[in-house]
Order: sequence, then structure tokens, then C-alpha cells
Amino acid sequence: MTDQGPANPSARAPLLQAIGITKRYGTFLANDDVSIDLYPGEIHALLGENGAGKSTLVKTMYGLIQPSAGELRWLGEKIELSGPSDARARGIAMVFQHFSLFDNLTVAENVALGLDGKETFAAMSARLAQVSRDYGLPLDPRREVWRLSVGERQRIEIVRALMQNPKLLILDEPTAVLTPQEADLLFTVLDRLKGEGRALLYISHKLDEVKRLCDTATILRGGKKIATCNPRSETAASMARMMVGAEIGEVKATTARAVTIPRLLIRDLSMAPDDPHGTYLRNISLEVFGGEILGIAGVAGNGQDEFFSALSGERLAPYEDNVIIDGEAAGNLSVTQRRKLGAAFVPEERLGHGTAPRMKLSENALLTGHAASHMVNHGFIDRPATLKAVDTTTKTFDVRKAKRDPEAASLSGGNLQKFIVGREILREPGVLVVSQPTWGVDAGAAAVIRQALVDLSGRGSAVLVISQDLDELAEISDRIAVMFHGTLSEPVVAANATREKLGLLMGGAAPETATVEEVSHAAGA
Ligand SMILES: Nc1ncnc2c1ncn2[C@@H]1O[C@H](COP(=O)(O)OP(=O)(O)OP(=O)(O)O)[C@@H](O)[C@H]1O
Repeated sequence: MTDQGPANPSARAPLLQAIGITKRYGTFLANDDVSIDLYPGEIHALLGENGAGKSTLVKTMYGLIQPSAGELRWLGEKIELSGPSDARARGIAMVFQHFSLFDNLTVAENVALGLDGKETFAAMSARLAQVSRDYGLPLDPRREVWRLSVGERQRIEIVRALMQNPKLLILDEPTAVLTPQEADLLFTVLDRLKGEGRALLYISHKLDEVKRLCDTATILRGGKKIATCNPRSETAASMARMMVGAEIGEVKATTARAVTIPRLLIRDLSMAPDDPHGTYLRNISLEVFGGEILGIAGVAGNGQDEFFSALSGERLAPYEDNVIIDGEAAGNLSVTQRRKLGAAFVPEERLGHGTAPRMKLSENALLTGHAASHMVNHGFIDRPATLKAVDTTTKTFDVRKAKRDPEAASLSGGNLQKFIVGREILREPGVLVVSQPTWGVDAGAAAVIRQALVDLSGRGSAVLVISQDLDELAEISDRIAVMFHGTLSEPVVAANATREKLGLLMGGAAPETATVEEVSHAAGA
């Protein structure tokens, strides 16, 4: 364990110090006596497993929560932040992982809503255009947000933060939704901000990225600070070890996997979106075989959400044979009826879509499990069975939580994701459709989830994974198809799919087709 202090500990004084921060929820300690110093001109990474207490700490620094004990010092002086506007007034800005933008408003209108300034709208728009030009983050202030890609939306949040001329910029997993090219552009901007003498605090689960970008890293585990180190003199593995307290396993392909019949068939699916800003799906045909993982790559907003809704039954397809699950025409069946056919679905959004936030985990387990399990007997809910489902998921997927059956909303983002994905995998579905399975999940838990998906396909299930993470798709998929403007490319064998090739497909280039022999070979049959 190392504690080397800042990478460049010259005569500079820290900008912000958190000293002995403790945050209690009941008897649970989300932060336990955490101290951290943030210096101007330095990018400081905040690392830790899901639930380690990272968000709790940065929310304290941004005035969103009050600590139970400990204090903040700004340029050596004790401060108390009554709320985010107080933090912003001091020069602290934050870019959240979840965007808080209004689709029907323009870029400039959205920025105006998030600023406390008193300048006129015209002056603000001009400043917005200027800041975005200065930092090489192009934005048209008059464009409506729904027309923008995810990367461009994040750009709005960053430009809005920069317009406050912050001394400290906090970024919560900023690259989780970006393509590799967009992430590179962001790194250039962050380096420049550092060069301007600003302090940056950077939460990420991507350790290679942290090594490349950050000068210092503080590692939290179980709410406590474990170490402060120089990430450049560590390896991704050594930092992961400090985070987890153990080695992280690699995902192992199952051997003797038998690719069988197509268990999920999509036949010439074309559908108008239900949202005026959504994407038309056009002539999508796909076969997902039992025993394989088929990955769907693509930049977000190219029809992945609409495709997921059509597969899960949240929206009915025009024809019943547009979607066939284990030989049954399912295009016009409800979500519950599709579950009864042995299919399971894990949506991208965890709260509100994947779970009901104010309901307990056991009640959530019942919501999706009742169609095809023993949780309801003769019309009565078997409460011990629902609790058992929670316990089994918790144990198998190492879901960390403050009590046995808490409300879904009280779990950290990554732990909730482990719970949702785990819950569905443990039902042993014949067909699993999962969107962004490891989004926001730490490296150790991501390996567990990916292994569980590989093992599920190894037991003969057809698994369809929609993900923006090309490394993830390359690691677990047998074949990969790319979604672009509502159309789906022919799948290519994952082993032959380079990042360049997938990148071209993501931009709409003509695909190559995989033969059945290649598919069987790729799946190890
Ligand atoms: N309002 C709350 N009530 C009860 N427990 C909470 C509350 N907010 C957070 N916690 C708990 O505090 C712990 C730390 O959560 P926090 O969100 O800070 O973790 P994190 O490191 O940011 O995780 P992730 O990487 O998954 O986002 C978690 O176990 C979480 O369940």
C-alpha cells in the first residue's frame, strides 16, 4: 500500500481539503474518516468498487450532502457548503454521469437553466459559443438537444461547467458513454484545464484511462481511504487489487459450447418510434443461436432503445412473427408473456425502468420474477421466496447494501446494476437480452457479470448484449453486429472484428457477412 501524496508536491498549497469526512446512514458508514487534498494543476482520480463511497464524498464537496463529521477547507480556510449554488459560487463545478438536460430546449436554453448568472440571454449565448470554441468543444447554441448525440450532450454539461470558470472541476465517470474518439477529445480538454492551473477530480472505473490521464489517485474501499498513489507508477492490476483487496479474475470462455438452433429470431422488423425524437427501425433481421453471445455495438441513439423495447415487448411489433422466441411468434406478446416463454430482459436505465426505486429489492424481484418462478402460489405472494431470491442474487453477485432488503434507490449505482443483471441471469432464461450490462460497474464486478453471461450462453441460452463498450463486446461476444441509424449490419465474427472495422460500421460503412461455419467456429462448437 502506498501513500505518496501529490505527484508534484512543490510549495503549492491544496485548493480543497476534505478532512476526516464521515457520512452515516443509520449505522452504515458510507464515508469513514476520509481525508483528501486536491491541488491546482492536478488531475486527481477517485477510485473504488461500487458502493465504496465515491459519490458520497464528491456530493459532500459539491454541497449536495452534509457530512456527519469532518470538515472541508478551501485554500486553508474551513468552509460549510449549504448547497450546490454555494459550491459554484466558490468555484466548484461538477459534471454528473447522468445528464440533466431538457430535450425540447436548445443548447443555450439548457445552459441558461443551469447557471446562476445574471447576464442577458444573448450575452450568455455569445459566451457559450466562445467557451466552446476556445476549448475545441463545438456546440451550436441554437440546436435543440434531442438532435444531439450522447457525446455532444455531455459537451453541453462540460461547457456549462467551464462557463463558471471553476477552480475545481469534479467529473463523475465522464467517459462511460463516450466513443473512443470522443474520450480522446475529452482527455485533451482535461489536460488543457490542468495546464490552466485548475484542480480536477475524476471518478472512473477505467484504470488504463486513469494511468494515462491522472497525476494522483485516491482509493476508497468500504467507505475508508485505502491509499493515495501515483497511478503512473502503478499498474491497472495493482490499483484494482487495492480497490478490491484481492486479485480480479479474467473472463474465461466456456469450452465445448454447442451452438444450437436460433432461439431468438428477428425477422424483417421495421417500426416507427413512439417518441417524436426516436429512431425508426428499418428491416432488421437477426438470428441469435443457443450457445452464443451476440453483441450489438453502436453509438447510443442509433435505435438501440427502440430495438430493446421491441424485443422486450414494451412496444409491440407490427407483426407477430417479427420476433420469435424459442419457436413461438412473440411480436405481439406482452413483456410478461415473453417472460413466460423463458426470455429475460435487462434494460439500460436502472432506476424506474430496471427497478421501481421506492420499492424494496424483494418487491422488485417479484415484479419481474412472478411470471416464471415460484414467488406466487395460488394467487398469494410467497414472501420468504422473494427474500430468498434477493439473498441468492446478493450472494452470487456480491451486491453490497446497508441491510437485507433495502429500497432499490438506496443502493449505489453499480450495486443496483449487479442486482438487476444477477436477478435475471439466475432465472436461467433461454433467451436473455441485456443492454449495457456493466455500465457504471467496477472492474471486479464487471468480470463477474461478464463471466455469468458467458456461462449462461455456455449452458445453451441465446444471449444478446447491447453495449457501447467495444472492449466488453470483444471480450465476450461470438459475433458482433452494429446498429446505425436504425439499421443493423450483418454480424461479423468477433475474433475477426478489429476496432477499426467496427468503427467503420458504426459510421455506416458496408458490412461483411459471417458464414455459419465461422459462427460455429467462433463459438467453439
Ligand atoms: N441515501 C442513502 N441511504 C442509505 N444508504 C446510502 C444512501 N446513499 C448511499 N448509500 C450507501 O452508501 C454506500 C456508498 O455509496 P456511493 O454512492 O457513495 O458509492 P460509489 O462508490 O459512488 O459507488 P458506484 O461506483 O456504484 O457509483 C453504498 O453502499 C450505498 O448503498
